Parts: sequence; structure tokens; C-alpha cells
Amino acid sequence: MDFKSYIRDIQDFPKEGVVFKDITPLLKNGEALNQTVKALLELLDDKNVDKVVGMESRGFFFAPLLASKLGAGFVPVRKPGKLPAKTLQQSYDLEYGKDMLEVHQDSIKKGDKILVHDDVLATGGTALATCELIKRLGGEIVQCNFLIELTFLNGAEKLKEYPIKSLIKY
Ligand SMILES: O=P(O)(O)OC[C@H]1O[C@H](OP(=O)(O)OP(=O)(O)O)[C@H](O)[C@@H]1O
Ligand SMILES: Nc1ncnc2[nH]cnc12
Repeated sequence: MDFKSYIRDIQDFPKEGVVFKDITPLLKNGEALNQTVKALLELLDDKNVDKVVGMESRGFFFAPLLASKLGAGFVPVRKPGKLPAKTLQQSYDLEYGKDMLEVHQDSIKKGDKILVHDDVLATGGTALATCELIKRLGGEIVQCNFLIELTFLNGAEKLKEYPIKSLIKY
């Protein structure tokens, strides 16, 4: 499937100078959605996974779908103040700002095999902060997989200690 044909560029969103990759055309098409889930699972090469970690908010589109197909659990990594129980926190840089991520302290057990999923790998700040949270909880990252990698922002370099795969590269 030509996945790129379901992704549109929005100029100057959310800030001037950013070309935003909008995946809502892909999400609203049933066949494209189904093929995307299959293709993201194929990136995994049958690796065992206990939990899929997805990052708020666009990581939540696919991470629970992947978890369900894998028979794994889903763990949300969220922006500050959204998770109700005890959390670990990690700050990170964005292509267009700075923020903090949190995960519940009891969401991952030592030795859990973790698939990290997000829709976009840009500078890698979000994914690196997520991987650090998972490591602090004792999780073992088997793969970080992304729907889209913006290669010109060098996120892969920031994540070089982790196995990463992306379905679509720009
Ligand atoms: O590699 P990075 O430079 O860290 O950028 C990638 C992150 O940016 C976007 O999320 P955003 O923070 O815009 O939030 P949203 O998912 O709530 O739209 C995207 O969904 C990734 O999580
Ligand atoms: N250019 C971009 N398009 C969509 N999501 C993003 N997250 C970070 N940079 C992005």
C-alpha cells in the first residue's frame, strides 16, 4: 500500500516553519488503517512483547491496536498531571517546544519486554524520554516503532542505543 498517499502536509502548523504530517486521512480510511496496523506489526519480526507503550496523544491511535493484536498490555505515557496514581517524570525537547512526560510507577515490571510506539519520530526527544522512563522501571525495550520518521531531524541518532524501525520515511 502507498501509505504516503494517505498523509498530508500542513504548512506552518502548529507554528510557523513547521510542516506538519497529518495522518487523519489514513486514520479515517478503514483499509488504510487495517494495512497500517499489519505493516507496523511486521516491523516487529515476531519479537515477544509483554507491553506496548504509547505516547500521548497521537501514540494512542495505534499503540492499543498493536497491543491487542499482540495479546500484550497497553501502557500510556502522558503529559504532566493526567495520570492519577504515582508517576515517574522525565522532561524532553520537541521540534516545537519543551514538555514533560509521565508514566505510572506500577505500569511496567522489571524484565517486561516493551514495544514503544509513536506516530512520528522527529527530533527524538519524546521517544528518548519515554525509553528513559521505561529503563528506570526496569523494562527491556525490544523495539521503538514509528509510523513516520522525519529523517532530516536526526531522531534516530538520539535513539542509537535502542532498536528502532519506521514504516514511512521522509
Ligand atoms: O521526536 P520529537 O521531536 O519528540 O517529536 C515527536 C512527537 O511530537 C508529536 O507529539 P506532540 O508533542 O506534538 O503531541 P500530540 O501527540 O499530543 O499532538 C508526535 O506525536 C510525537 O509524540
Ligand atoms: N512535523 C511534524 N508533523 C507531525 N508530527 C510531528 N511531531 C513533531 N514534528 C512533527
